[in-house]
Amino acid sequence: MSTPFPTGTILGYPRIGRRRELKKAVEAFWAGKISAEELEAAAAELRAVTRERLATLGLGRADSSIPEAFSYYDQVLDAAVTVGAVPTRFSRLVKEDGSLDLAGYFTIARGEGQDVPAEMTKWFDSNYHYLVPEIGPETNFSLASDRLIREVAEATTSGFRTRPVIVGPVTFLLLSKASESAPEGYQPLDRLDDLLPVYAELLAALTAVGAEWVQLDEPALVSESIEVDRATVLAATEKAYALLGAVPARPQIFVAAPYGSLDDALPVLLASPVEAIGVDLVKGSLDGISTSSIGDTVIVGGVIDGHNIWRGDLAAAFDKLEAAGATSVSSSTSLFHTPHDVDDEPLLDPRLKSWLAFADQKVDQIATLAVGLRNGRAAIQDELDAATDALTDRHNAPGVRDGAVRRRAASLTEADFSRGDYAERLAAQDEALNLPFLPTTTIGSFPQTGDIRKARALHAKGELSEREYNDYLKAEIKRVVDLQEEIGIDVIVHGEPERNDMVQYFAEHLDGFAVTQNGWVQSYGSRCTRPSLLWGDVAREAPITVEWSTYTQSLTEKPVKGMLTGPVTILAWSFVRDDQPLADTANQVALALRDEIADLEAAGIGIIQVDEPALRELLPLKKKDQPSYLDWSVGSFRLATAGVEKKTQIHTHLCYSEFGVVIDAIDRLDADVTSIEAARSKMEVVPDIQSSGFGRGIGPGVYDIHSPRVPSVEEVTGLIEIALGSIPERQIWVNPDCGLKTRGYTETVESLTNVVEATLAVRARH
Ligand SMILES: CN1c2c(nc(N)[nH]c2=O)NC[C@@H]1CNc1ccc(C(=O)N[C@@H](CCC(=O)N[C@@H](CCC(=O)N[C@@H](CCC(=O)O)C(=O)O)C(=O)O)C(=O)O)cc1
Ligand SMILES: N[C@@H](CCS)C(=O)O
Ligand SMILES: [Zn+2]
Repeated sequence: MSTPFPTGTILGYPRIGRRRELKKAVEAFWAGKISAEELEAAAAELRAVTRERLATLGLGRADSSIPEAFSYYDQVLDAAVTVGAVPTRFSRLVKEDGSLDLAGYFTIARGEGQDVPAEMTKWFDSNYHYLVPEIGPETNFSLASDRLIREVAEATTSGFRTRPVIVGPVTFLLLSKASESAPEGYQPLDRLDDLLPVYAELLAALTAVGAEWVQLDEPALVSESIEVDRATVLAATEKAYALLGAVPARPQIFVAAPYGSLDDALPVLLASPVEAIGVDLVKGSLDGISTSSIGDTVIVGGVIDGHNIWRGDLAAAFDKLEAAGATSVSSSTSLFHTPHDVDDEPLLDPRLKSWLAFADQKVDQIATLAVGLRNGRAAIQDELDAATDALTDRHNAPGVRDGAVRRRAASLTEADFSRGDYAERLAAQDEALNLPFLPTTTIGSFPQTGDIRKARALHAKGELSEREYNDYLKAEIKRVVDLQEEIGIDVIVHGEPERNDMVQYFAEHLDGFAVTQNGWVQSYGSRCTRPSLLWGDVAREAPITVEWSTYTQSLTEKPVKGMLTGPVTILAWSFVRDDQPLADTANQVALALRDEIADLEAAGIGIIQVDEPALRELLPLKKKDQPSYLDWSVGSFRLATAGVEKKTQIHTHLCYSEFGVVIDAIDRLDADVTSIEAARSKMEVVPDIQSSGFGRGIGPGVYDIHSPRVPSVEEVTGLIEIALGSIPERQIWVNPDCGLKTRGYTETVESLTNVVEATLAVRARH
């Protein structure tokens, strides 16, 4: 008899470790400080601790409720190496049996020497970035890694029966891009027939080591942003699950579809042999699906938000499960978007803590709802009531609603969102700034060295006084200014050494936010952030950046660019209150930034950059939701920036490669200068920007900052010439793709020197 699907489960759990053990071990391996065996041992220890923790929190040891979802770097890269999809430029790393060792795996992720690493891109509407697989006619699919199989066996040995998790075949191909050698119009999804036998072989192997259920993640099925037509996606889904369903001696299949509604993909899955389907009932719904069409398939209701940290309305979550006829409960997405444990935050206000649920508290909530599903609502009534009481307390707490903030937001008029005629602004700025043709600048941050982070850590521990820390930062800023002067950059930045993170820093200085000590969340690879908690009405008590910018301006005759993070990005990279529309919260943040911008302007800073790298990230996955998002997000940027005089130049910065849907919105931001990521795509985006009628300043990045590779003068010259080929020359700025915080000084100095040399050469020719 087949084993039933567990009543309560999660789609995944943070894998970086409560104290970022994995990050530290992986980075130590990269630095040659530990061996591959030591890294394997650290990872095995982390997996063991995670399984024990989840069992303690209420998931079953032997009922397949604990997901086996570890990754050293990225789950999409893991799927690629499992099916043997290694780009040919890395073929030398592949061993005779098709597998890779750990060093080879990381080389694909991070590149080596002149080898370009795999491209990174945003994972659905989250702040996680995955590595894009490259598929072409040359890709030979085979079961090339037994890592997942070994991890399931490892769990079995220690007394667990876990549920292996892997990206499903349809999502894997939909997230892949055609390799360089693929012909024009090549679609990775065309290779489905070749890929499925490998998944089939994997399923059989998982059964052999004791897996009774397998989780295949198919989030691409909820997204309308996938560039393959829907009928093709649905046909591929039908074919994939018919074939996998027919594998003899396979585990039962659980298809998880986080981040939205499955819509027309749900009937396809229901008609397939798949035994369980995970539906996201936080972002999506089961609207239009009749109970009779569900039949024997287990509906796993994702009612606990895996993408946010609020304790939320547990009674409403239970209602949703009942309405959906769900027999199992889960998180809506993997919990790897949330930090580990609220109880690991001794400095957070206890009242705020009582409103929160990080990963561990969410597992506990799921265990509670599972009891409710098994034994009826009355069995969990106390827990439901406690969550309702916490919500009421949160609603009435001081700071959640601030009269002055609300009155200011309510009195806004059209004029507050508009800067007036661009031609007049341009003339005023040309006169005030007197910049050369093709002005050079950087995006803001300079390398965040170990020494800077150490100084900040010492300051936080009280071992470096406020004054010593400030003096240290000032010396750092002076070094960065002198360096830019030496290299010959036209618009100077201060390098952002005082910022632990471009969002957290502002959160630490604004009312309405709290920050965590240990709330790390994986952003990509070994890199993590601590998203701030935006819990109340937002206001600025005092200037935040003005002293740093005026100090910087005192060191140079050249214009200094003030540097702020925009409202949408502050929201995107924080955990935001869920009790009012995001648009309202965005305007509160915008007003706080508007005050900061007014103070910078009054202090003589003539150029102010407001970064919005996350504008694309918050774009809803469903097309019908996109226009209203773009309206409020653009509106909040304009509200933040529209208070300045015509002669003050507003810059913005965006760093992602898919501009398509947001090109119009970028224009509507009405920034005087916009720097964008463009080098990795060799300026592909430039003609699109131009044909959209974009008439203001534009700085298409001339080198990729994601790797230490130094661009040559010729390469940069070539990219500037490409830009000059489609954009009127007075509009063009020269800058890197993004900030330099993750880079080292050696490559930074060489790269910027080449950028300036290339610019001078092009200036001389024109
Ligand atoms: C641009 N990106 C960002 C995103 N989200 C953000 N919130 N911020 C971003 O910049 N999303 C999209 C992209 C993702 N990219 C990145 C790029 C780089 C990082 C990164 O480098 N993260 C760091 C941590 C940064 C940080 O918060 N630093 C703090 C704390 C440093 C620390 O670990 N201190 C040690 C002690 C230090 C010592 O003694 O040496 C400790 O606490 O143990 C700081 O500088 O103060 C990372 O290391 O992962 C993230 C996303
Ligand atoms: N000003 C920031 C933007 C990063 S997207 C930086 O330079 O790091
Ligand atoms: Zn950037």
